[in-house]
This record gives sequence, structure tokens and C-alpha cells, in this order.
Amino acid sequence: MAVKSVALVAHDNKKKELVDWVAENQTRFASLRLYASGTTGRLLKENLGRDDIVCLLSGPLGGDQQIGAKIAEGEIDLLVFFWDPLEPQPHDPDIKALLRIAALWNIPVACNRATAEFILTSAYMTDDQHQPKKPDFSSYTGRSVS
Ligand SMILES: O=C(CO)COP(=O)(O)O
Repeated sequence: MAVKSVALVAHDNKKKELVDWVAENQTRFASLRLYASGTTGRLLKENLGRDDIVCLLSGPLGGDQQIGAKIAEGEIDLLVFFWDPLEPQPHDPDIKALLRIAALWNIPVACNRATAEFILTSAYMTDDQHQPKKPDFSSYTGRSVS
């Protein structure tokens, strides 16, 4: 399964880095469906001249949770989330929840530019034969609860 949809998220001190990186790689992003948290998405639209980016709510207003829900529903194949390791965020529980859901559903996650570059240039990005292992939660969902 090639990567078809990507969620792009960055905290304020990392937004320029994310926007610059996406701009430098515009051709690789051209065929991808892009989702973004609200403010990140607005900046991406302004800088890339792409108006097809699906902008969700701003992260602290529920955007991180919206992206998490889309991951759980299988709508997002890759998460690029440049979170800020130097500044506390008011919505820290939402950030943790988003990273947890991405780990749970086994989607690739890039939290910095170096990792994002590795992923974006990976042959798996366009390989329809490559099937990332879908987690099997049947023993959890079918557990007996009295
Ligand atoms: O806070 C964020 C991620 O946790 C990002 O949200 P914005 O893109 O709306 O700034």
C-alpha cells in the first residue's frame, strides 16, 4: 500500500521548519492528500499555494484529536508532527493521545525533519506491494467482560 494521505502538524516554534520542508519537497507531496491542524494548514496553504489541504481545527482546540480519529478510521497513512521539545503546551494530553493512536495503529510518524526526510524518500512511499502490518485487536475487542 503506497502512502496516499499525510497529516501535517507543527507547534508554533516548529512551523517554519515544517512549511520550509514541505515547500522544498512539493513535487513529492503533489499527489498526496494532505490534512493539517488548523494553523499549520493555514500557513501551508499560504506558502504552497495549495488550496486542497484539509484544515482541521487548531491543535489546542481539538485538531489533534480530529487527526487521531482519522488515523483510527484508516484515513491517514503517515503523520508528520514537528512537536516542540522545548515548550510546554496547554493541550499536552491531546498531543500524547495523537502520538499514542499513531503508535497503536502502526502508522509511520516523523517528529523531526531528519526522520521526515527518511520517510519521504523511502521506496515504501510509492510501493503498492508493501503492506504495513495491520494490528489485530480481535482478542481485545472480543474479550469477556463480566
Ligand atoms: O497544536 C498543534 C499540535 O499539537 C498544532 O496546532 P495548530 O496547527 O493549529 O497550531
